[in-house]
Amino acid sequence: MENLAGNFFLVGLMGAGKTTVGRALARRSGKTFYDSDHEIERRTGVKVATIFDIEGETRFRDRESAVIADLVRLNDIVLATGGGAVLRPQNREALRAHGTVIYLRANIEDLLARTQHDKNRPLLQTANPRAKLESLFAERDPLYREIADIVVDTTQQNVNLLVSRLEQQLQKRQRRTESLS
Ligand SMILES: Nc1ncnc2c1ncn2[C@@H]1O[C@H](COP(=O)(O)OP(=O)(O)O)[C@@H](O)[C@H]1O
Ligand SMILES: O=C(O)C1=C[C@@H](OP(=O)(O)O)[C@@H](O)[C@H](O)C1
Ligand SMILES: [Mg+2]
Repeated sequence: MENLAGNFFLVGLMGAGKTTVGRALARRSGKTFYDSDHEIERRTGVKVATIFDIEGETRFRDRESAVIADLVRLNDIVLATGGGAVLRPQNREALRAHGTVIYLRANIEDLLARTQHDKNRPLLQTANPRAKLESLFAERDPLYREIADIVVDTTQQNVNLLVSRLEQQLQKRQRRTESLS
């Protein structure tokens, strides 16, 4: 297996599989895995939902931006970001400048099914999580696309197959870049 060079950053809505696919991609490519939510939880000692409760979303976004600014400076990492990481222009710039950005997509049905039992996503603790996901999609899809080098549809895709295919795609991309330089 040829080595994949550089950093890989996963973006997309809640339930797209950023954490799951990111961890698997890191394992397969021998890179170090980070997740911006886990890093925030490590630094604060509390869960994401607790930060939203006590400090509110804006302060969570401040913490998220600080974590992203630190992590993008590392080498040979896979970073799963939180779904809202693309909201701030400084985060989009940091991600675009320091690695290959992979946008994981899925339809709303799959996103709903994958997030419905998890209480650690405060934005979905609402009477109508489907409507919330739809409005987040409308707001964020252009932002994910703005910085994406690769867009991957994860709807009804088995995680292992998805990661193998993604790895092949990244290798192809790398070969193309190498042949141009
Ligand atoms: N391609 C997939 N097919 C089926 N289930 C998936 C897929 N990707 C992720 N999941 C499941 O969906 C849930 C949310 O995934 P997660 O990686 O936490 O998403 P994100 O970090 O993008 O919010 C997890 O239970 C995970 O096992
Ligand atoms: O979409 C969002 O704004 C959020 C997504 C979550 O991460 P995942 O996308 O990994 O679920 C987490 O950062 C927080 O609950 C806010
Ligand atoms: Mg996640």
